[in-house]
Amino acid sequence: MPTIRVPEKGKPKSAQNNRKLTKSLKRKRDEDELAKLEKAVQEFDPANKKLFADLPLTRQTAAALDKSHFKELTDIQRKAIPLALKGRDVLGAAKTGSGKTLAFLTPVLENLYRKQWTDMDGVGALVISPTRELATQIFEVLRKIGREHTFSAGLVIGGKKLQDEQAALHRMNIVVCTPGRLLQHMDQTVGLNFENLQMLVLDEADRILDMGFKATLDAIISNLPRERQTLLFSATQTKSVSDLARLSLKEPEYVSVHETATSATPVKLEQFYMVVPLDQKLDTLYSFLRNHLTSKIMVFLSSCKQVRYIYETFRQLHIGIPLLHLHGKQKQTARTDITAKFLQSKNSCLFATDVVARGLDFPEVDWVVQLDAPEDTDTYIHRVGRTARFEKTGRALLFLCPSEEKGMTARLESKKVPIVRVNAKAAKKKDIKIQLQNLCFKDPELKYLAQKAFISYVRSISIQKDRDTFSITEYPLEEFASSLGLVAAPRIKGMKTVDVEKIKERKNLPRALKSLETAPESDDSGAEDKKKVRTKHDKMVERQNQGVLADHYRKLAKEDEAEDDDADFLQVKRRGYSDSEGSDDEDKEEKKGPKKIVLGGKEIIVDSKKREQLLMSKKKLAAAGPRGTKLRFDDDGEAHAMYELEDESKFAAAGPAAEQRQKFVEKETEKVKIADVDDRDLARQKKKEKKERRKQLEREAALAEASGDDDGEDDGGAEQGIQLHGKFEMPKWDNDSESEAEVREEPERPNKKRRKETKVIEAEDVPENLEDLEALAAGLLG
Ligand SMILES: Nc1ncnc2c1ncn2[C@@H]1O[C@H](COP(=O)(O)OP(=O)(O)OP(=O)(O)O)[C@@H](O)[C@H]1O
Repeated sequence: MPTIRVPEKGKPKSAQNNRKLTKSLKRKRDEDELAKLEKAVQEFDPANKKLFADLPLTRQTAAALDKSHFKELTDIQRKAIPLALKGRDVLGAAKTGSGKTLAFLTPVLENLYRKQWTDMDGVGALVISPTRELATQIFEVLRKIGREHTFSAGLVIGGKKLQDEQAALHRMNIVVCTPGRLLQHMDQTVGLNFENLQMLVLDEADRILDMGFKATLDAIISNLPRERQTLLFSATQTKSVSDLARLSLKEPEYVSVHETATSATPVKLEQFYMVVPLDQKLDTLYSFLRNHLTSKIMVFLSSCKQVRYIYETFRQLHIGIPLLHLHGKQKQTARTDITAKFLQSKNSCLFATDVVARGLDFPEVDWVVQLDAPEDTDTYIHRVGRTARFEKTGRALLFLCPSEEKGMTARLESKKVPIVRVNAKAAKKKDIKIQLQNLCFKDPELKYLAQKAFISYVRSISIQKDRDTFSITEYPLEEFASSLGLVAAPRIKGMKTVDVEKIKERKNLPRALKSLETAPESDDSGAEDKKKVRTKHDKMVERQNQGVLADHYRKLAKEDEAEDDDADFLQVKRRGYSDSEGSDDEDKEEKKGPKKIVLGGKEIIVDSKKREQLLMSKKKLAAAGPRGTKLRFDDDGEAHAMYELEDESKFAAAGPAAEQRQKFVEKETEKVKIADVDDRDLARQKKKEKKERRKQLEREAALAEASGDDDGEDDGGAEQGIQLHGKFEMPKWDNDSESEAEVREEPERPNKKRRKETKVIEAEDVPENLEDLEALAAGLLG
């Protein structure tokens, strides 16, 4: 049967034919262009090519690069882009600030375009970065140079609702992400698959490949096709064969443009170090900032707690330069906000952890100060790389404690880092110890923060890999505590040798997946596991099917994680299980070993009083005992099994089975009807009682209010009590009314739970009378 073609509405047949012809001509022209471009790429010879315009690029990419004022190629771009365009796997290494981002983003756009990638093809390229800030920055560059293309690209970094990203992910062609969030989507986003993936890019590859991200990255890789192009970039590139084997690279090209250079850091970067005793570091930093009020400065510290403490205290000392702080425990909105502020600022000081050590391209940073020594030379190189970017000048200052000097300088020298020693001018140094002690005295929260900062610092030293350079016994800890404004060093117990890599690995693993990581893999490990005390919470987070892991449980895991931060291997001595703080009892308890309870034949270690109570509860005991059988008693008090079969002869005598069934159904229906009426009556009665009870309560409350009688014992009262306590307490000791208001505005102020904790610690210390005050003042002066 011949097919009848209906002409398009309102258009003559000839016009349609013309359109079709134009379309097919256009398609033909596009195909020809693509073929020509492909040929140019394959035959491209990078020798003597200096400009982006010399590269075989699509009109779209070339135009966007031009509009963004990228004309000349940097060394790494000149060498890496042509290879990546040809589809080769590339290991790119070049100094910080030398333009590696464009070296991998340009081929991503080009290769997908040449493969005629469309929305229907799904995710074609994945760009993974170790931090959210860096991922955001990469995404911004992608938007700039990809603006003429029609690809859809997305930023997947967490910090907002998973559901918001889930819907969009299915439509994305290029995904820029952090490892944890990506894995979370792989685990929880239904229907998301990467089977079409063409390109995988790891920026700061050595960081993503190190132990910290190992489990996460391995899980990600197992979800990706083996047939793909892989690009790895970093200023401190890995050459480890085992790392590369994990990524199944195919004959990778190692492009290292600065390998033969005399220094591993940018040429225009001036690097200094200063030997400063630990207890004088804050004085020296304060003096340094006072002398550089018009500069843009980044100060690196080894932990979030230190960042917070220095930021809070220095803010109250009114140095005269805008202060900012950034660390991984802030909310994402705060992190984004602070990053944007520092990007735009002309002169300010950003206190930060290593969350901003890599990749971030803050313009015009004058100084990078490392108040705490970096964990290794690679971290040093990345930190100082935040200044002197892309042929600009910059300066870096490293603070070293006397015991760190020899080891650290030797390591830097061996890595080709040119650094010279300088001394602080004595006349310009200012002692701020008394001021800090005053601040801590006035503000219990600040004192608490100082204690945490102290512990975190000691912890950071104790986990350093290079034990010769960082030996904890070499640090004057009492003096350090005093320099933080503390009357005495917080007592630390349980310091033990720790596996640094294990800690890093755990720290970086997405919370929800930590349980998977620790779940027993073999019978042996299972046996080992049995020895541990496993709480209900442990079991919840250890569920294999993470897709059904409720948010609530994940939050619990997260809280534990946050708490464990210090407790992993260091602890402030606090009230022991025996309720006798630091007393002999506690020591005895430790010597005796932990308490054990036998339940259901199993020996369970009890680590807290609460847990003991829980375990001893009737329910637990019943659950642990042998399981009984459920019985049913008849009218004569005879016990029967729940389900008993009737004697067969009796059953046959009672009539045909169908009739019996019918009778049974009718009888049971009647029973249900009666029960239903009874139930309704009961429900009505209960509702009435409830209503009356509520009315009675309302009447009582009204009466109480009228007579001003409020004992404040309702649920809200307890919480309010803490707030009120804070309100009354703070102004009493606070001469500077502004400071409290400022403190309260901070996004990551201690939460209610923390405030409670703070008050508990501080309650003993708050002077109650003149004598107390004098004693405290004498202590401070002493
Ligand atoms: N060809 C170019 N022409 C001009 N500027 C460029 C060029 N390539 C990169 N830049 C600029 O150089 C700066 C550093 O680039 P980029 O952030 O890519 O460096 P990087 O090598 O990735 O540094 P890091 O190792 O710290 O991550 C950016 O501001 C970028 O805009």
